[in-house]
Amino acid sequence: MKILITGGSGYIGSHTCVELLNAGYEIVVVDNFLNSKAESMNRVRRITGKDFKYYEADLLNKDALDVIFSENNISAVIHFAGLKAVGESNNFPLKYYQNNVTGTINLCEIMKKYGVKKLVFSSSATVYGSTNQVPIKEETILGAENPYGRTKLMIEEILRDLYHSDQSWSIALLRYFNPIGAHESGLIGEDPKGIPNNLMPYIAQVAVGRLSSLSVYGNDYPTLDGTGIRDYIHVVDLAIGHLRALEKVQCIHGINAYNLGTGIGYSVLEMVKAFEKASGISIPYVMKDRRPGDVAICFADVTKARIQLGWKASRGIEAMCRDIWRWQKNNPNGYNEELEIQHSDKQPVLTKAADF
Ligand SMILES: O=c1ccn([C@@H]2O[C@H](COP(=O)(O)OP(=O)(O)O[C@H]3O[C@H](CO)[C@@H](O)[C@H](O)[C@H]3O)[C@@H](O)[C@H]2O)c(=O)[nH]1
Repeated sequence: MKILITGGSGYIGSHTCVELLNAGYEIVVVDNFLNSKAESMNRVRRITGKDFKYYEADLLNKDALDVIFSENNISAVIHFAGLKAVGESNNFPLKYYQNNVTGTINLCEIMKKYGVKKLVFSSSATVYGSTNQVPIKEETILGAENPYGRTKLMIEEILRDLYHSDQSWSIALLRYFNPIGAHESGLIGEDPKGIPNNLMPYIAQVAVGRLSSLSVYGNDYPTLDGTGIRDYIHVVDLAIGHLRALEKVQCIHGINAYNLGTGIGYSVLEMVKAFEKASGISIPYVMKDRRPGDVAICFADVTKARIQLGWKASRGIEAMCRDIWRWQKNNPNGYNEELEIQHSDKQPVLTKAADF
């Protein structure tokens, strides 16, 4: 019996593949490699010493999904595949609804056809919108504020309807807070396309010389140092959360949402300092206006995941920053070998992924 991982070549997907293989699961990956590189699959093999099959296919292609299910004895699915850039989703809403929502409906239809009714879905804290009640509990009223967030919310609702129509489904909705970090091997990590939107990949690219300085969006929030507070979670802890959720859906029917975070918030400037300490590199930054749509403070109440999944994040910000830096230093241009130097005043540390 195999676990199908959609979007398994991406940032969180690839780390989850490692944890599943290390735990003895057999896996099959499907990915369209739109936002990821097949090289991550080679790296997963290298880290684990285990082989697995992957398919290059899109969830919009139902026939391809049918082939994957017919060729593999799949018992459960972890569903990561989807578009995830908030800004892009404002410009291309139809693309987001089609990819994320239709892709998920196709997947569920094929799962139903093959009698596979165990699903772990990659949701996001974005479904809480701009709530200012922290820590955020799963029961908080939901309301996403951009097309990307609404796709996650719609999918959660579609899956709830699916469960209510057939209570033999088992579904876990995992609401991620701010995943950062990388596998401690330095072989896999986050490899954003273009200029990063998120804080930590941006900082890492400043450190490696690809970007010149960080813009800190807002220093007038009602926080200790005026900068925004988020719940950063190490991607390996997050990946392990998927294993616990998979165990849960394998033993009970139902649909449940879980926050996956640490329950601790850090400000932008605290993250800059922690990264500087871990890397020994100073990060130049400039204060800018608030970024539209950002909330001041966001962190999770993680009690439900602790009690019901027996899961708790164990890696702190030192480990998160150390691991991001190891990945970025050894892979200055992510999985690409060619390095685009955007600022000639800094030189990249390496031009190729390092061998370990
Ligand atoms: O160049 C940057 C980027 C970010 N920030 C700040 O850093 C914090 C974290 O920002 P970011 O890393 O972009 O994460 P979020 O805005 O919290 O968004 C993440 O978390 C959301 C809710 O969980 C998800 O919807 C998003 O997809 C995911 O990127 C915020 O205070 C930002 O204002 C900066 O100051 N400069």
